[in-house]
Amino acid sequence: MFCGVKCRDQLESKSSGERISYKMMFPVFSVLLLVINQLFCFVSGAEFFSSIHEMTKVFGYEQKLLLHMQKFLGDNQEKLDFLKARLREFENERNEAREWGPAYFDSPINKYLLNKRLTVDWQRVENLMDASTGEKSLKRLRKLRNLKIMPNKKELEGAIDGVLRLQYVYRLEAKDLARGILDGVNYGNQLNSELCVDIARLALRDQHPRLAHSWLIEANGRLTGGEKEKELRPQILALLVQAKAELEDFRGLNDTYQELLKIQPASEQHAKNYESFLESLGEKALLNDSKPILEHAPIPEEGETVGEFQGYSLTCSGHWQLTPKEQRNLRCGYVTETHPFLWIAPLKAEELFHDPLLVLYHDVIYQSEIDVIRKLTNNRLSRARVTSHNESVVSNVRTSQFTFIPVTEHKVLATIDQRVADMTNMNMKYAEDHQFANYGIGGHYGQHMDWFSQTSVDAGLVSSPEMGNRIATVLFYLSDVAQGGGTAFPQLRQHLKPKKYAAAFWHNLHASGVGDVRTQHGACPIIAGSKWVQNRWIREIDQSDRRPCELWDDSLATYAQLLEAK
Ligand SMILES: O=C(O)CCC(=O)C(=O)O
Ligand SMILES: [Fe+2]
Repeated sequence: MFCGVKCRDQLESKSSGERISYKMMFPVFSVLLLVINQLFCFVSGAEFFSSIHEMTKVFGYEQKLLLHMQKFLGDNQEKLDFLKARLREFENERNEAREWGPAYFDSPINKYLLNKRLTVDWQRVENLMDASTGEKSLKRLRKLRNLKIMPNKKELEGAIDGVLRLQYVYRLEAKDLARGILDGVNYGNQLNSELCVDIARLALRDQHPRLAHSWLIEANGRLTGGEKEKELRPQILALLVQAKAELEDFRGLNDTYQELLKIQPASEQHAKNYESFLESLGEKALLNDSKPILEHAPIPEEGETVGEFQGYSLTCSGHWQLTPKEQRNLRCGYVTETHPFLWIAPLKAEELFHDPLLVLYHDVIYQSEIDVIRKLTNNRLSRARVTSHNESVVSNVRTSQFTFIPVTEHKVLATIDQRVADMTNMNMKYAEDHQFANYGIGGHYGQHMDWFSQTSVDAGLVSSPEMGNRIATVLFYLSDVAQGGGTAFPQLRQHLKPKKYAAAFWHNLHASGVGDVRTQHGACPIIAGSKWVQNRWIREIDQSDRRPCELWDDSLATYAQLLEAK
């Protein structure tokens, strides 16, 4: 019962009605949720740049920092006001004494006044000047700043890394980013020259000379004169030299060196660099024609070799897509066969790829269930890890927060699994614990395969290896994402925009059980908003009646490959 193209439109027009019918099955549950909602509040761990949830919290803490600072200023102002008043008082008394001349001390009262001033009053002044006013506020402020959740230098670098990733993946321009424009949407925040230099420095460190160059041009254009310009200009020029050298584009570099040497004639380092620059390039060093340096490498031609991260980026940015011809045989429609219950509430399925199978199911999770999940994950998120060199490590390949929750922890999780079984026709008995993840701005998960490689299994990094490999994945979208944050399958030329209540389903393995490299995928960086997903990873064991396995290695596409493998 598949219905041809324009899937999303057709399925969408029916979605709200169907969601109501599903919800009607759980009225008591919904009321319960409302109560639970009011009993809990969200709190969780550190690493704020990897989750918007954390950012909202530290933003709230900054308000408290402001209050402590205000109190500190108020206390110190009070102290200064008091001291100023004493100063005026003492000056007046002394002026009066001066007018009288030595006769002033004929009066015992005046003698007493001077003595009192020099003993009691000045002691008070001295004590007050000595007292560290506002200590309490300072202590509180320090305590807040030292909280584990507060961002540190590493986090700051993480945030810059996120900006650079957005720029690279979505081919954004530094001049727009610096004006707060993200993929055409203006968020109205300007970056000053100093911040642009910081970003450029990190871009250079992470081997993105094109991006670094664009930030340096921006930094230069944002100089505003004065001391700051004197400090920044030589930094910009020195970094420009570095960026151009890495790009092996030496045009105009002679002028840059000359200017640098003019501003900082005492720098031996600049002089030495210039000398070796002239020596190594000879005549070419004087080339000056200025063709602009491109901020992004040109889009590769069809058939050109492309790196894996580049392929992922091109899919995220929509440059890699299926052609209309390739899409022709993809269908969408209502699935009622896998369970009698589906006659009442059919599943809305959209085929995205046939081999390997990739399907998007619409409206397969409900707001009430998402509410429960948000409560369950509360306080449990921690920075996601990846496997690298046979170790599980925190990495900027995966900047999100996640947690695993066993199905036994809440009946909603079991209900979701029943639905997954209906969707996939798979045995959910051997699925892993439910994984929930939240990505913040710039958060992403670079290209990877969900199936385990033999090296991960051998290194003992796979939980319950006796349950076999991850035969299939179901990825629920628990939120929409304002901008970015899709799931990209570079080899299938598919980009799934997160759609709340939908779930993607794909087979990770060939029928023979060999991992399918074509299922490589990744979470594209978030430009704006926050993304929540839930992973159901289904294992191979006990699925043979659901997805019969092949005895020959069907990962080998051709007969020749098959022979070679023997
Ligand atoms: O968040 C996504 O879009 C993909 C997540 C993913 O691939 C994973 O968690 O393995
Ligand atoms: Fe994945």
